[in-house]
Amino acid sequence: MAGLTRDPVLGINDIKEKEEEIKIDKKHTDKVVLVREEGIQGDREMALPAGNSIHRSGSRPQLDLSKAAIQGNFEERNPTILLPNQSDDISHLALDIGGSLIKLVYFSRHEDYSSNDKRKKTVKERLGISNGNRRSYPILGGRLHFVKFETNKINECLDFIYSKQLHRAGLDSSWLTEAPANENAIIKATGGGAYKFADLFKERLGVSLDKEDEMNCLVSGANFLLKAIRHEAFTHMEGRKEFVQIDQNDLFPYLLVNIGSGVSMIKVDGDGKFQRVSGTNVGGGTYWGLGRLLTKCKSFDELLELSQRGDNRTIDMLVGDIYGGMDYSKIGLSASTIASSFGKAISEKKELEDYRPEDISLSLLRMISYNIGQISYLNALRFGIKRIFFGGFFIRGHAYTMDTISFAVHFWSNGEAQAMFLRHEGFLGALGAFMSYEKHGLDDLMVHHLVERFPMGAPYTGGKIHGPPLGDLNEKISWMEKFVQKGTEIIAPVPMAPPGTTGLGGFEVPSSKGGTLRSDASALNVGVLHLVPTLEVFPLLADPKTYEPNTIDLADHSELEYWFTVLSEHLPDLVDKAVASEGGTDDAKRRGDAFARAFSAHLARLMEEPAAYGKLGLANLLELREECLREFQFIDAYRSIKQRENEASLAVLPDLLMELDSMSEETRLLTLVEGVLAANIFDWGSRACVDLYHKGTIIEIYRMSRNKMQRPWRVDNFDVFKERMLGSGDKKPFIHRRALLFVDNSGADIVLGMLPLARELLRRGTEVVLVANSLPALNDVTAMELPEIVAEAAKHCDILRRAAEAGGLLVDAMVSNLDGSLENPSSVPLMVVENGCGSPCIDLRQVSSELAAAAKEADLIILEGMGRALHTNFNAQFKCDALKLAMVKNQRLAEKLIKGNIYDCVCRYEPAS
Ligand SMILES: Nc1ncnc2c1ncn2[C@@H]1O[C@H](COP(=O)(O)OP(=O)(O)O)[C@@H](O)[C@H]1O
Ligand SMILES: CC(C)(COP(=O)(O)O)[C@@H](O)C(=O)NCCC(=O)O
Ligand SMILES: [Mn+2]
Repeated sequence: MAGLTRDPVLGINDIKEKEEEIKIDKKHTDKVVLVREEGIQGDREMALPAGNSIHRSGSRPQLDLSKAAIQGNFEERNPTILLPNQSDDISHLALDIGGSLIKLVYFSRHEDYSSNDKRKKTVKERLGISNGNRRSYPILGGRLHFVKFETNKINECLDFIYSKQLHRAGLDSSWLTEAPANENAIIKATGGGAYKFADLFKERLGVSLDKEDEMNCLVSGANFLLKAIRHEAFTHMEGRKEFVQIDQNDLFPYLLVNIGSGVSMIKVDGDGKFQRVSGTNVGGGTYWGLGRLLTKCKSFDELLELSQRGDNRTIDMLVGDIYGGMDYSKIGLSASTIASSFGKAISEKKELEDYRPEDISLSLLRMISYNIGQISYLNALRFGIKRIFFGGFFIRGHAYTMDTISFAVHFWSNGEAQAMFLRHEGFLGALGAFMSYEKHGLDDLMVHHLVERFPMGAPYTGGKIHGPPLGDLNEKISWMEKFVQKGTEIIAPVPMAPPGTTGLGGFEVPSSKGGTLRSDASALNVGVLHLVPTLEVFPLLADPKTYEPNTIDLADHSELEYWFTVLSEHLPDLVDKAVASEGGTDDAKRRGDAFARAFSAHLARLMEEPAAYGKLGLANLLELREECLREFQFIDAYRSIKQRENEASLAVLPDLLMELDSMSEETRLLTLVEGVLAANIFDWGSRACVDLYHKGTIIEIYRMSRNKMQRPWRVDNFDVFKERMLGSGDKKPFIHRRALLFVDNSGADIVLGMLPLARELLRRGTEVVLVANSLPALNDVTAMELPEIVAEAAKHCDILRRAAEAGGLLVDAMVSNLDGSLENPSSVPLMVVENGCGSPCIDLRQVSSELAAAAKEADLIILEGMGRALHTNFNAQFKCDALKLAMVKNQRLAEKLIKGNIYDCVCRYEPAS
């Protein structure tokens, strides 16, 4: 620490600027190596730069390959591992070729980035993570994409398959390259078109279609979705969408009503146990076919859009029309009830041209939806079934259609039966066909293995707006520039539509049906499903079933508006940082612009329909922002800021440690907790804090923050924590076996806050595991960055050095102590594990396997920061002792959560529950 005088770090008033004048906001020009992300449709990825072991798949990282199957002896020390992505017999495409639409489900694999990361290897050894599961074949790691085309535009579909080389499925990873077409390639297909177009597929793509039973596929697709996707099913009544948590153990029986061109009603009793109990020929094809004839519409969407401006009373015969404006109350029919769909057309001397196409479309839509709702109910009644799931593309995520069906089911069953809809409504058959491939292992996937992402432009649907498939980022950016306006006025792929596209439902006249219909792509509301078999549920959650990560409920509209404004306002600054992190080149600026368009488009879309991407919490929004940055290849927007802050903080760490060491144990514990809270002020995601950073150096702000620390904090359980740690009276001090420290920000936060606390625990004989992000998010420290920070800190501290050595963090272990004596290896270890996230928040239902393994021995967890301890997990209950530490850096959150003010602190201690 050349040039440093021994000034205390804590509570100093006369600050000497020993550490260079490092202003935090200094611009920088560091170049970061780019990692190619998934293009809009592009699945190809470039290899990571050497030494970077974390797979950046544009999603949660493919953390490691630990679920690869071991070939041969499980007990062997270095067994041969069959990598999930190396199987040759994995197929990638399945089709459902229906009367109206072709549905594709295809799978793209992750490249194999086997880990050479020493930290990972050591941590695995230390934590005893085995390298295999006992399956005969591995679960796939990769992504599932959902795409549809109109059947009468089958050539577009064939072009799409060809352009993405999906017909070469079944080959090894060379399927992305120019490998010769596989003459024997077989693609699973269901739906009538699997027969009708078999020759065409053979001729054009050289592939054979392997036909799968349609009902079988529908059922296995539905069962998979209902079991594996958390927010798949929802109710839709009077414009309100509500996700339903399906209990896997209480799923059957249910009635599956698939409304495609025609309608199938299937009683489902289990996996592969079903019976087609009914159906009707009056379905989606009827609406579209009859509607086209009667209105001259050119597309299904146009027809549906017309219905939104329609008034069916001009064409339907109502009870009131028959009863002279009166209700027929004796049998429960109001005057506005439809007595006879299209009934008015018989009594008047009008021709087709005399009716508004809008009214015809609405009348037809209601006729068909009610009819299906009613027949469904009757079949549910027949078999005593309470739950009816509706699928098929007739529904098209259309609020009014869903309301109408729900109303019919509710009305006829007197509220006994419930209509539910599926987000992947039209893809059941295609997904089922995909499932019918052997050895994909997909049916073994669980909710926690799946992460859904919404990259811009996904899914590809063909057609006018979207153009040809976008192969690379450049094409994607051009497309964004062309179609997605900046700001909130977005025309594609998430066009704005006035809210309230639904009406009263039921037999009443809809009050408001809105204007424009959302474009096809966005209305699908399905993203890309990332299959990450290595994710696990955090084992220390007291009750994973009731665990809800989000603290802030964005179903509250004012809350939603507030956070949307915060994120929108933060956007220009974030773009500046992101562009600077990539050297400020023209390319970076262009990507920055595209990112801003994309993220604004997401915000606008969600503002209008918060549940569009599934249940929405603040954590999802913050994660979406990070994902969106990665989509435009901004790998680490705060990279140089983090470096600067780390350096400045490391420079004063020795002084801080000396001061701490001169304190009594009790004072030290308090000072350490206080230090964590004070240093948590370094948060580049908080507008208030960023404003503050312009006012001083890191150390000045740190000292100011420390000086302001005053107990009691707004939430202050420190005394209970202290008693647990140090004992009191006849209570003995409790020495935890292993502590998991969920760390937050880089710089002072980790170096002057969490590391000294870790050191204290180590000193007491508690093993410490630092749990950090797998991918960058804001200025959060990542697991990959931590070993270097620890190594720097360890240069000045014996406790940290020995513990880091014991934990395998110091790769080139020092041979002697600071004082020159021989190494004393008897320290408890300090380890680092990645958490499986690339977000400022953490959903503990989906964490890395190494974190899950580390948790098994842990009896204390410390969650730090607003994202991890307040926005998420504030109310989480754990099986072990838990300490939640954060400074609240947002006024509204402070008021709402702790009835306090900005910069108030939370020290919430909860003993094992
Ligand atoms: N873009 C579209 N083009 C044609 N039909 C559509 C479109 N979007 C939704 N639909 C509706 O979806 C129905 C087809 O649903 P789907 O589940 O794909 O059945 P199928 O397998 O019989 O084609 C059509 O009959 C129509 O009512
Ligand atoms: C993104 C964050 C959760 C990160 O906070 P941290 O976890 O680092 O304490 C936080 O900065 C935040 O909620 N920011 C948005 C609100 C604001 O600008 O005040
Ligand atoms: Mn943070």
